Amino acid sequence: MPTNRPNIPVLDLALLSDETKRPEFMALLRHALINIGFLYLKNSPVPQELIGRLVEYIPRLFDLPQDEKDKISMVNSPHFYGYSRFAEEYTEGETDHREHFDFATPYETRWKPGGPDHLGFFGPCQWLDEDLLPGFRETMETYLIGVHNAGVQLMSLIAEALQLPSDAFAKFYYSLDEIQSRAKVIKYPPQQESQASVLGNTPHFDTRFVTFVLQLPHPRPTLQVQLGGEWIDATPIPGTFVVNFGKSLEYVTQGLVKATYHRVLSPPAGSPPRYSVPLFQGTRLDMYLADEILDFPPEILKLKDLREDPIETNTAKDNEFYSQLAGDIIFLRGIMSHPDITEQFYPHLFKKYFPDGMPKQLMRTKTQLEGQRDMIGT
Ligand SMILES: O=C(O)CCC(=O)C(=O)O
Ligand SMILES: [Fe+2]
Repeated sequence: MPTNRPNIPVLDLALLSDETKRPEFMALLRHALINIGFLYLKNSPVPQELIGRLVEYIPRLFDLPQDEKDKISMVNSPHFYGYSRFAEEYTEGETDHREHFDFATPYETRWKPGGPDHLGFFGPCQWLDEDLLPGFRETMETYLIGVHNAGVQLMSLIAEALQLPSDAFAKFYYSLDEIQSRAKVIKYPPQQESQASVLGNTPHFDTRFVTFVLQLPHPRPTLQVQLGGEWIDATPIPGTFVVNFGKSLEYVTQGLVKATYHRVLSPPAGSPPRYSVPLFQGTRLDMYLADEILDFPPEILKLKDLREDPIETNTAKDNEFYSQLAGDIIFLRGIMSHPDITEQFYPHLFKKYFPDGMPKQLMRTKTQLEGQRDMIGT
């Protein structure tokens, strides 16, 4: 049956090798940016062979003995990197039903006593013993750098699609010596037979500019995107990334680029676990986005008023949040997702953002973490 349901466009970078196809590519990219907020990216510069190697490692990473995974628990890391057991993370005040490792591009922390707290959110990540999964670290680091760079390249295409100079976004980026991109390697276990339907990841907007999600093959779509008042499946398409845009990009583009609300369902009972790797691209921390709002030709800007699915943007709440220093915006999201890590490493911020103490949902986790901390003697 034909439907008018919006769909997530597939952008094929191979089209760009033929100059005559460029306008078609740019028109579709513009539509994805303004009306959808999500796209599939095909033929990205990240080699399929590298992605294949990473995909092979992922189930083995989660199948490691629990005590080996716990050795790199996030509870050890002031930079919020490492392993989180099932249901230890928090999105929009709800517990997520997923287990994950947070890794990032190689980086030395720039935090110094007395310096801005947000610099503490960036630093080296924790890696497993090389013998447990030989080659994994090298593969993951190459992947992280490759996807970050693919994202930077995409930004110049985005600029072109919005009729800006191709370097219009360069001011938000430094080289990877100075900024860090982080990714989560996630396992969403299937839900129990008797359980009411649960969410693997609570509905949310991403905070930064761009997210690149690698979805491993799964028989059921579980990532869903809210469009036209409905939840639309972002069914995995082999050989593509799902790319979506965050609130910071929406903010600096005057609401022209759409950040779209999305969620992940727990895989149905009886199906295999679902794995994914979202990478949240790093941008500069030492700037105020409010001072960097981009200007567009009027005929481009008016396209946002023609969208069928209007967005709430530039609300007082958004404005207040995004008028902070870029580094604080990102760090604050980390704080809200991991109050337990915040309490441990940034007690003054815990007091400020959780004046009523540890959220109830996390009490169980906290007890677990304390046991763990005793075990590893920190
Ligand atoms: O696992 C996914 O497919 C997406 C997860 C996500 O949206 C997020 O972690 O921000
Ligand atoms: Fe997300």
